[in-house]
Amino acid sequence: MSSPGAHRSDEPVDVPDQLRAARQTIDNIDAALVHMLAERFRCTQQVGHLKADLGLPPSDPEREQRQVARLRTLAQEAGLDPVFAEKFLGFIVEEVIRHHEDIAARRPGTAASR
Ligand SMILES: C=C(O[C@@H]1C=C(C(=O)O)C=C[C@H]1O)C(=O)O
Repeated sequence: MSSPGAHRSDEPVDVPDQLRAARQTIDNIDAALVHMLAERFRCTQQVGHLKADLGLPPSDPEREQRQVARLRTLAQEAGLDPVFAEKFLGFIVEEVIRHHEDIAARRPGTAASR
């Protein structure tokens, strides 16, 4: 009998073991990324409501600059291309800001909510 989960993947049966194992790891990492992103967006939604309550703008470019500097350093230390790390963060933050703009626009009294 195979170990639990050994053939859980949807890979064809003729895939070499080493490739199958690597792809299993990739699938696990992708699942973790999705879960982490979902948690990050759950948190940024809260920030969006908080900022709308406080009358703060959807984006905070100074905060973003600090995040980019920090992530670039972390990426370098981890052996990840810092340019890619910056692009990846920028892609996520752009979506977050869009959510924050939507939240602010739906507040009572704003043109979009009427
Ligand atoms: C989450 C915030 O709102 C925006 C989104 C950010 C992010 O996704 O990390 C960072 C700065 C802001 O432009 C925030 O102000 O903290």
